[in-house]
Amino acid sequence: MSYAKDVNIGENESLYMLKIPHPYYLCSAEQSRFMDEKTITEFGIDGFTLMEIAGTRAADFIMSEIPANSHGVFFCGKGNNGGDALVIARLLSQQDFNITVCFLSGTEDLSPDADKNFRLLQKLETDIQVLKWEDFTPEDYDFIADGMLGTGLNTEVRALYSDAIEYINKQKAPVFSLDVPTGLNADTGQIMGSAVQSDFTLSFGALKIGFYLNEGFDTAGEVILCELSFPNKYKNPASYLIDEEWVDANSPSREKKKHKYDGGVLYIIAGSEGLTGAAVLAAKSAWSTGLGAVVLITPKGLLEVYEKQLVQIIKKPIGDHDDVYFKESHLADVLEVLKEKPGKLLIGPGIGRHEETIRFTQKLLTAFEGDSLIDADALFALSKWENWDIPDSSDLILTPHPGELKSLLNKELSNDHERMEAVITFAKQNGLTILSKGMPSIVGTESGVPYLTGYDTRVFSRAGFGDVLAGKTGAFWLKYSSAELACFQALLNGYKGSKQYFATNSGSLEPMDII
Ligand SMILES: NC(=O)C1=CN([C@@H]2O[C@H](COP(=O)(O)OP(=O)(O)OC[C@H]3O[C@@H](n4cnc5c(N)ncnc54)[C@H](O)[C@@H]3O)[C@@H](O)[C@H]2O)[C@H](O)CC1
Ligand SMILES: [K+]
Repeated sequence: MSYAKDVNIGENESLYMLKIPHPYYLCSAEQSRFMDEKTITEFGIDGFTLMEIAGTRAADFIMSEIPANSHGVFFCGKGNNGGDALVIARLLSQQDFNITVCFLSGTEDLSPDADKNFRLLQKLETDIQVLKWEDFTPEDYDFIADGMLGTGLNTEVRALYSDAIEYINKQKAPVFSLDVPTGLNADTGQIMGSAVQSDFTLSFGALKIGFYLNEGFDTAGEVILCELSFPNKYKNPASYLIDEEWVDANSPSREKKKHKYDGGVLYIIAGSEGLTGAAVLAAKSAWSTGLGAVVLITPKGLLEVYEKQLVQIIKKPIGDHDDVYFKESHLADVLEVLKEKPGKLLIGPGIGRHEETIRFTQKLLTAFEGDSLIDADALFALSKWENWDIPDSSDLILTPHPGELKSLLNKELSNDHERMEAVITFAKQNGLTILSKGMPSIVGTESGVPYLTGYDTRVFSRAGFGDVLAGKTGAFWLKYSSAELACFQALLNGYKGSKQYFATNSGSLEPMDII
C-alpha cells in the first residue's frame, strides 16, 4: 500500500521493515489533537473543513446502516465533537431523515466551528427540532448520535452529561458515537464515571488506542475509521493494531525463507508428571504449522506417555527411567541434544516448579547460546532469578499471562494501560520481545513499539491455550526469523482458528480446536 509507514522492527531484525497501513495506527488523544492542530496551523486545511470531512464520512456510514425517513436524535456538547454531530445532522436532514438536536450545555458557548455549523443548520429549510437537555422529552428514536464529548474529555463526566449517558444506555436504538464514546478515556480505555455504550464508534483521523484497552473494547462497539486529510508526516502512532492483512503482507513467503525454515528445529523442553498435557499441546501445535522437525526433550520417565500421544514428534528422553521432571543433573545431556541441529528452544509448558527444575532452567538458559522462547513455569524460574545471566547473543521471546508478568516485573499492574506501559519499558530495557497474554494481548518489542490485538481474546483464557500459543509462536519464529512476526502470526492463527470453529459450532472452545 502506498501510504504505509516504515517501522524498524529492531536492530537484530533490520533485514526488513514492517509496512503498516494507516488504518492500523493507534493514537492517543494528544496525538489526535496534534495531527488536527498541525494540519490546521502548519499545513493549512482549516478546522471547519476537517469537521465537514469528518461529518460527511460519518453521515455516509450512518446512511449505509439506517434507512431514510428514520428519526435520529443528536446529543451535542459545546466542543468540536458537538460540531461534528451538527454537520451530520445537517447532511442527514437533507436526505429526508427526521432530526432532533439536543444540546447538553446550551448553544451560547459553542466552540467557533460548532457555532458556525449551528448557524448553517438553522439556515436549512428542513424542519429540525432543536432543544436543550433540560427540555428533552424522550421519544421512540430510530437511532442516536453521540456528539457530546470526544478527545476533549478531561475529567470524570459531569452532571447532565452523565444523565444523558444513562438515558442513552437504556435505549434499544442503535448508538453511533462520534470519534470516541462519550465518557471513555481515549488513551487508557477507562470509563470516566460513566460512558455511552456504543454500537458503532466513528473514529476521526485515526483509531484511538483506548478502544482496545480496559473497558474500551466493550464500550466502543464496532469501530469504523473515518479518514481525514492529515498529512502523513504528522502521523506518529502510539501503537499498532495487529491485523491479518498487514501481518501477512509483511511475512516473507515460505519459498523465500526455505533454507532457514527447513533447516531449523524447534526444541521443546516441556512436561512433568501431572503436566504432560502442556507438552502434548505445545508440540502438536508447533507441528501443525508444517514445521519440518519438532523435538520434544523429556525426562525419561514420561516417554511412554508421549510415544502414544505424539507419534510424529521426535522424542529425546533424558535421565533415568524414574525421572518425571527436569533436574540439574540433566543439564549436560540436554545441552548435547540442543547442539545436534540448528534451531530455537521453547522452554516452560508444564515443567513444574520443583526447586531442581528452577535451577535446571536457570543453568540451561545461561549455557545455551541460542534463541529461546520462555513460557509458563520457565517464566517462574526467571522471576526467581535476581540477575539473569543469559548470553547477549540469545534472542528471547517471553510469553507471560498477567500473573506471570506481575511476578516477572515484581510490580502490581492494576489495569491494561499500566500493563502496556510496563511491557513497553521491560521489552525495550532488556532488548527482548514480550507477548503479554490477556485482553488485549500486547506484543512489546526491542524498539519500544507496542502492538495490540483488536479482537476478543477472552475465548483463549482457559488452561491449555497458552501451550498452544507458545508452540505456534516457536514454530513461526523459525519460519519467519522475526520474533515480532512470530508473535503476530501465532496470535492471528488462534483468532482465525476460533472464527472457523464458531462458524459451525457453539459452546466453549477447547485448545485442540485451534491446533
Ligand atoms: N481528530 C480530529 O482531528 C478532529 C476532531 N474533531 C472533533 O473534535 C473533537 C475534539 O474537540 P474539542 O473541542 O477539543 O473537545 P470535545 O468536543 O471533546 O469537548 C470539549 C468540551 O467538553 C468539556 N468537557 C471536558 N470534559 C468534560 C467532562 N468531564 N464533563 C463535561 N464536559 C466536559 C470541555 O470543557 C469543553 O468545553 C474530536 O473528538 C472530534 O470529534 C474535528 O471535528 C475534526 C478533526
Ligand atoms: K462522542
